[in-house]
Amino acid sequence: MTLPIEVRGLTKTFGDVAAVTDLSFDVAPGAVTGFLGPNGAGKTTTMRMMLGLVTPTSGTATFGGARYTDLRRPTSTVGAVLDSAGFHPGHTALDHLRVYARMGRHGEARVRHVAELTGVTAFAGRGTRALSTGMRQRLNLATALLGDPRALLLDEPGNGLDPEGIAWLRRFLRGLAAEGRTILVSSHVLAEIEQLADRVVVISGGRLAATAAVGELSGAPAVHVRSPQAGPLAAALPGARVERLAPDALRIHGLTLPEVAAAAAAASVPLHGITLERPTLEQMFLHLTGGSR
Ligand SMILES: Nc1ncnc2c1ncn2[C@@H]1O[C@H](COP(=O)(O)OP(=O)(O)OP(=O)(O)O)[C@@H](O)[C@H]1O
Repeated sequence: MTLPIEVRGLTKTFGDVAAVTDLSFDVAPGAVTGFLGPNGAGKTTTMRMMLGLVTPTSGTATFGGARYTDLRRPTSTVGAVLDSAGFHPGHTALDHLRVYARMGRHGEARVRHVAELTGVTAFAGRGTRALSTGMRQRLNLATALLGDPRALLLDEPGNGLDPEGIAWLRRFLRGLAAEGRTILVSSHVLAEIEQLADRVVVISGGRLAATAAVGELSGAPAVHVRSPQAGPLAAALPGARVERLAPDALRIHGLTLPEVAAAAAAASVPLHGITLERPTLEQMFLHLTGGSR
């Protein structure tokens, strides 16, 4: 059975800090949903509220209609990784898994299985102090999977992973989603979410900024041009939005690179450089929110 997640009006204030304000979104089964926002946007607080670790000031989060704290077998329903600080220094990776398995009443066969699935087997006997960031992330994932949960909440699982690690995580999470699981993955890195997720929930300042398919995220890239005749070039680009970055540098929105190159050639303007520029997280926010923030 699939397990949709519904977040409705979640709000948390710590004293006079509004960490999360009236946040509502859905996480659908069978897909990887990214939860994207800059540092301090409220991602961790939201996930902690979803798991009943922080009491919301108001609002609810439900898994298949039930709050986490009302689930009969929570670890078999929702697997979560919220931070990677909790490794006992005297434990091996396998010890760590076994401790969590005992708490959730999962047997040794399950420990071996999740260790195999996540690649933890390769370093099962190594002390947790000697694990690389990538190994810790795998061990966290293995721990979250112990109860064979239908939903996964992962806070920054790509943090500190190299490109190969991200590629592995992408395949792994997509495989879990293809089995019908509901997966929410937070990150403050746009490029990471673009790789890992199908859909994305974007928050900023504790509020929902947008929900979108990953393909809709960044908007079209801009064209960055260097030319000793930047002024005449700008004048030769009707319909485009042109930012003058320096006397000899322009950022052009609304045209493709070949269109800019053709316009420069037609106006006999020499180009010293022309590149496509991917939008930054900030520019993406502007794009998604129509410039309203
Ligand atoms: N226990 C707390 N007491 C006071 N303020 C808090 C507490 N927890 C979080 N905050 C504040 O709430 C806001 C949101 O923090 P949160 O950790 O949820 O953001 P985040 O999006 O997860 O950021 P990061 O990517 O840096 O982990 C921040 O301003 C933070 O300082």
